[in-house]
Amino acid sequence: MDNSTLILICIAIALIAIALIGPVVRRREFIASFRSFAGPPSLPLFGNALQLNGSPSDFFRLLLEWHSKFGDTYQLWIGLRPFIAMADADHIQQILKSSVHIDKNLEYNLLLPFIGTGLVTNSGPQWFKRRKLLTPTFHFNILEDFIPLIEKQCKTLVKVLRKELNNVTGFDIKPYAKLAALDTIGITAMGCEFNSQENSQLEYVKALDELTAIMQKRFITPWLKPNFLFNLTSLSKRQNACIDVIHTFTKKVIKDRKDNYKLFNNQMSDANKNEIHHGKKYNKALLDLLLELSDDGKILSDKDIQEEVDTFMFAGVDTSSVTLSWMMYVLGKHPEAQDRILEELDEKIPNFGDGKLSVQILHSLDYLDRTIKEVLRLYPSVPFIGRQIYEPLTIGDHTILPGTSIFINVFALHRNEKHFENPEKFDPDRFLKEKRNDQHPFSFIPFSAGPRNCIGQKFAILMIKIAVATVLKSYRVKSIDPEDKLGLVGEIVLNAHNGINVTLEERT
Ligand code: HEM
Repeated sequence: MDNSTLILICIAIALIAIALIGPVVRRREFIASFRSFAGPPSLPLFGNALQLNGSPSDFFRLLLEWHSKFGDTYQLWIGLRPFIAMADADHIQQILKSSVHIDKNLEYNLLLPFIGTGLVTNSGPQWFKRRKLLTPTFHFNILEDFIPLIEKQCKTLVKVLRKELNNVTGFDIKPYAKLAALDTIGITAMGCEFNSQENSQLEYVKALDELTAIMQKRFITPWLKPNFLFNLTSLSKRQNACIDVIHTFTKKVIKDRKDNYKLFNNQMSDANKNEIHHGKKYNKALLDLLLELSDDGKILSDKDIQEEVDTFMFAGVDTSSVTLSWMMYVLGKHPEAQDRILEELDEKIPNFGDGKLSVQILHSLDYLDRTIKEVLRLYPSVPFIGRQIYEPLTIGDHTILPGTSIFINVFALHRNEKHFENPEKFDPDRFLKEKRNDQHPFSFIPFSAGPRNCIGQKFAILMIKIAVATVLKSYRVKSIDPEDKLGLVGEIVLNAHNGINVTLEERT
């Protein structure tokens, strides 16, 4: 071997060594910085996955226990993926307020086959543009028109609940709340009357129900998360079949709505546009507003619109329905709060139910408002919020490096003694205006906070107010189980494995 060959071989070996050493050094730096946070002991390759592999309720409990043991901010590994769990308002503020750390973590990729790049899953400049475009669609003036539609669905809820009046052992309120939310968001977002509360056989409704159940299961089952494993299961085939039904339906609704809306616009003079159409008021759905914004496909394509409509259904139905269910659970434990809500209704809206509700009048229901907040504090419908870190971030003495997933434990934050005195106690007066000023602005985040907060929050609060008031006017609610018997599960929404069981009594 001559000298030049030897030199070439040495250079090649040096380059390979440098190429290998770089990532190893970086990985060591990453692990050293990551381990500066306390956390449960973990195994190579598995991390903490085996400890978390119990039942979904055990998983939820263990994450909370680790907060008590390792502090408000701790580290854990799920397989090779590093997570920082957070329940401290200062640290959470640094994430949620930032305009840099706005990207969702990899768990949200599970939603992509269903909602594509709708607002929940979108990222970067495209998300920013879309968010700016869509924000006005949730303006109060638009929500005002939704009120009669919401009232109608709430009256149906009262009607279908009637059959449970003699059920003295109790029944799970969640399925009822789910269909009520589905019908309400169906009519307001898509302009579709599903009537699922009275006839739950519609293919779309069944597909949406099954799909959300599959996604919830995948969310809490670590081995179902990688696509290559999930695709081997029968769940994957079911998921594809459900998505097919949902997308076919949404596409058809968009097409019909587009045709109808064009026809309507051509037929009506400007002055009459919001008035009578074939004997009925043409209620604009969120979909119509998206069609208006689309400028015939120049700004939003049909696919963009479909993704956003699917996103509204995904983001709105389960969240609103579990919120209503948790409201009933908590009120069922606190008859005095039910009485106070009714007194407030009698005082502020003596003719409740006569079709004269308005955003302003609903806004004046202070006690109901505080009760909703307190229920969302105790049982946040979205118990976890995730972010992926792509830029280094300094938190106290620690640096969080790119590649880390942030896991905001909203449930633990809302019950953190540092932020709420006597946190397990139900006390709507914590949210009195004069007390709110003493609270940390990021200690109560049921709708998240900062630039990626919930775009539908005003709409959701409106729906919950009308639903709770309508149900309480007819029925007295009692809940059956203490919290430790519920089997709390942190799926995409906060669920109760054993049901949210209540009884109803007619109010005389
Ligand atoms: C009580 C009911 C609701 C709760 C508790 C809730 C909660 C949340 C939370 C916590 C987020 C942030 C999620 C994250 O960053 O991972 C979010 C985002 C979102 N929500 Fe809601 N939500 C509710 C109802 C609704 C409704 C009714 C709609 C629409 C019809 C809606 C549409 C959205 C959308 C589109 C986003 C994504 C916003 C963005 O990233 O720009 N939500 N919601």
